[in-house]
Amino acid sequence: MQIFDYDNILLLPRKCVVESRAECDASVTLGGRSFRIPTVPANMKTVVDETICTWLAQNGYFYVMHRFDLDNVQFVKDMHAKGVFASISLGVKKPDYETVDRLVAEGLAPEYITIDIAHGHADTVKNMIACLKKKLPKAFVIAGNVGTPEAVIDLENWGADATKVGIGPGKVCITKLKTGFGTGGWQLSALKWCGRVATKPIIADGGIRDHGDIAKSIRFGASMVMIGSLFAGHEESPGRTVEVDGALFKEYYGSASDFNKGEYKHVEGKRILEPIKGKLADTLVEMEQDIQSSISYAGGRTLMDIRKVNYVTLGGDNAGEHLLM
Ligand SMILES: NC(=O)C1=CN([C@@H]2O[C@H](COP(=O)(O)OP(=O)(O)OC[C@H]3O[C@@H](n4cnc5c(N)ncnc54)[C@H](OP(=O)(O)O)[C@@H]3O)[C@@H](O)[C@H]2O)C=CC1
Ligand SMILES: Nc1nc2c(ncn2[C@@H]2O[C@H](COP(=O)(O)O)[C@@H](O)[C@H]2O)c(=O)[nH]1
Repeated sequence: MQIFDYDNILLLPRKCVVESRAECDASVTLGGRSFRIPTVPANMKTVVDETICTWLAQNGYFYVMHRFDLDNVQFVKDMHAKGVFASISLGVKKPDYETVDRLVAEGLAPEYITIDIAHGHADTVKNMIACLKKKLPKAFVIAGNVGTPEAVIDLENWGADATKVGIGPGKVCITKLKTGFGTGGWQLSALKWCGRVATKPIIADGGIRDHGDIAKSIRFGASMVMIGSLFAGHEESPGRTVEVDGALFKEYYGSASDFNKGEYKHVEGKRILEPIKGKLADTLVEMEQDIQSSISYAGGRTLMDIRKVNYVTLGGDNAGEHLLM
């Protein structure tokens, strides 16, 4: 298997078929809804809050609310009261099963549920998927995180409607250092490997450092791309604002960090400061324009045309051109 990551792949252009990048459609469909772009802010406490989730849903973007220190039932009520879809995260512990029972008892059906644990190739996830499919059958269930084709096949067979791929490539991840495991450093080829067996959408999660990495993720099999650090440092971001030598930063910490957990136990995440980079809405517009440009370089008109391009690997033993046959 060929190993590569975002910074040692470049996609090869094909003849342009549009007169303007505005003709390129960056939208994607997931769970029966169409979203303006194939990116979703990470379900982390320093990345999203209820205000941001509401704004995203009202403006045509996908969102996944985090699952820490909040009442998921109240969140679903709030989102439905505002007339937008509800997209929540769950773990696999007793309180998560109690949340499902409370949702059912109150007649609340979130449109999207993301089962979000560090090691998602697990019987605990199988059991939670079974529970959701029985008790909340209309919910679109995303399950993860995983990093191998075997795991994608299992999650799909267990009933997941989409899988989330990425173990440790995130900017605040220390999984590979603490455990020796993961897709950190080769996330893009792990995605390619998983994409070959997937029959349902894949959400690529972690490791995106530049907007061009979104097109690369789509090329190698993602339908949606989850992003933490690039979204964390905005004026509206929920992380604490910190001033260092007159410059403003937002704190961004891992969900498995002691900052999120409140204790130092099984820590696999750290805290960093992200320079504040303006308004989230402006970044999303720029992202859409960049994806439209990617589609035009791919010689296409729609997002999935990016899947048709060849690519080159830069440097290392595997360097070369890779043609689609
Ligand atoms: N994408 C990534 O690379 C990673 C993401 N995270 C994020 O951090 C958050 C917290 O994750 P997590 O600790 O799983 O959530 P939880 O603390 O809710 O744990 C979920 C369950 O899985 C068990 N568990 C966790 N890790 C493992 C493991 N390696 N092997 C076996 N069982 C395990 C836990 O038990 P117990 O604690 O008793 O072991 C618990 O029962 C999530 O949002 C997750 O997405 C965390 C690490 C990596
Ligand atoms: N190993 C860990 N991974 C984590 C933790 N908290 C979140 N995450 C993952 O990172 C991505 C975001 O990555 P980024 O490169 O875009 O910043 C997020 O969606 C999670 O999957 C953690 O504590 N440890």
